[in-house]
This record gives sequence, C-alpha cells and structure tokens, in this order.
Amino acid sequence: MDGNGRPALALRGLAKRFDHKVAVAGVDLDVPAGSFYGLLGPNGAGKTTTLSMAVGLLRPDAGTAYVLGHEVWADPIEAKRLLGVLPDGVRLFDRLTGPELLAYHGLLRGMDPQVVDQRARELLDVLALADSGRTMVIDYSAGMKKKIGLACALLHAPRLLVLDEPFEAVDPVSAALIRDILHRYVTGGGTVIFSSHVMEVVERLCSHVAILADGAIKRVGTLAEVRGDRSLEDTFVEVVGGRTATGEELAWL
Ligand SMILES: Nc1ncnc2c1ncn2[C@@H]1O[C@H](COP(=O)(O)OP(=O)(O)OP(=O)(O)O)[C@@H](O)[C@H]1O
Repeated sequence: MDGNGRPALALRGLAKRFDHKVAVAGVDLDVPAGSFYGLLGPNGAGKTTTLSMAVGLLRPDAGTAYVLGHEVWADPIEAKRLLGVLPDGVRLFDRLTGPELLAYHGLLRGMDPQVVDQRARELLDVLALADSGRTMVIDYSAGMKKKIGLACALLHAPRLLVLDEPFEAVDPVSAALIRDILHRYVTGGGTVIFSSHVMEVVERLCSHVAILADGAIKRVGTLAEVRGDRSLEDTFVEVVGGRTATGEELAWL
C-alpha cells in the first residue's frame, strides 16, 4: 500500500472475450505499493490480455483497474502519469533512432527537453544502447527493442512499472542489468509487476507472485506463500497441470 493505504495497482473483475474464446475470466488482484510482483502462467493463460487491460491499452468487457487509486478508464491522464509500460511485442515508432524515440516519448509527456536529454543519455548508456545511437529502432535486435522499450517506460520516472515479459530475448548480461535497474527502482519506492516464463528470475526478484491459467488467478500471495516448501517451478507445474510424454508420441521423429 502507498502512504494512503492504496495498492499500486488494483484489478477488479477484469474480463475479456475474443469471439468465443474467454481470454480473461474475471481477474481481481491487488499489487501492494513497493512490491515486486511476478505474473506467471502458461502460453495463452491471459497474461498479456490482463496487463493490457490493466494499463488502459485494451478495453475490458467487464471490470476495471486502478493505478494508485486512479481508475485507468475514468481518470486516464493521472493514471498514465504514474505508469510506465512495456507492452507486449513492443509497439514502437521504429523509424526513429533510440535517442529520437526517447525524445519523442519525453516531449509527448510534456517533460522539459533538457531533462529528457539528460535522462535519455543516462538510460542509453546504462542499457548499453549508446553505441547504437544512429541506428533506427527497426534495425535493432529483439533484445535491443526490449531495452529501448524499457527505457521509454522509465523515462518519466513513474511510480508503477507494468512490464510484459521484460526478459524475453534479452542476453544474460542485459538481463542482469535490467534486474539491477528494477531492483534499484523498487528499493527506491517504486512498484513493478511483470509477466515472465522464467521461474528463476521470478524467484530471485519477486516479493509476490500470481499464477494465471485459463484466464483466472489460480494462486496468489507472497513468494513464500505461493511456493511453500517447494520450488516455484514445482508449484507452477502442479497448478497448471503439466503433461508428461509417455514416449509413444512422435515415434516417427
Ligand atoms: N487479439 C486477439 N484476438 C483473438 N484472440 C486473442 C487475441 N489476443 C489474445 N487472444 C487469445 O486470448 C488468450 C490469452 O492470450 P494472451 O496473449 O493474453 O496470453 P499470454 O498468457 O500472454 O500468453 P503467452 O505466454 O503465450 O504470451 C489466448 O487464447 C489467445 O489466443
């Protein structure tokens, strides 16, 4: 909770259907201020759909989301001021260079150009993107696109970061760097919620975990509560219902 007792992010009854497919079936979640929250789930569980609705990128069929008490759909300007988002697939204006993209984001948010310039330099430097200053984002590698997307999300020093698979396609050195940046951000009073398939990262970083499957939250709580005396991976497989190969399949392979 923040100083006013509000969660950094509160989801209430979020639901979304695509044609006949129920992607998210009524999700309630409180992300305490100052927490490092991991959202786990198998492919197609509804993580991206949930996070997209939570930040105002996708309109829910039902339910709503609050960022530090501000309803994302009713009070979008204040909610989005407090929010930094790394969306799925990183939809970026990719005909710009990294520095241009950051300048564009900063000015769009009404930031002082000098502050934007200073922060952009630091972010590009810390994220090891400074050497690619003249390269257009369209020519970046997948991992570089993740990193510039993260830089865009951090630029305005938000209170809450919502990150869709921030470690996907990122090399181990960059992953360690991103972990450090996020860790520092949370230590400084920020809140992070991110989706991931990498149990080890979630176990190492997160104070809280939610496991989503078939569009619904199956387990939620502190890391210790969710994993009990087992590994997070064992808990995940049990909750999600892993299937094991009998040895009969793919005999032709
Ligand atoms: N735009 C869309 N149109 C139709 N169906 C969609 C759309 N977006 C998502 N879905 C469906 O909704 C379900 C949840 O998808 P979502 O992308 O939220 O899952 P996810 O947990 O993020 O998966 P992954 O781990 O593979 O990224 C899936 O069955 C998916 O096919």
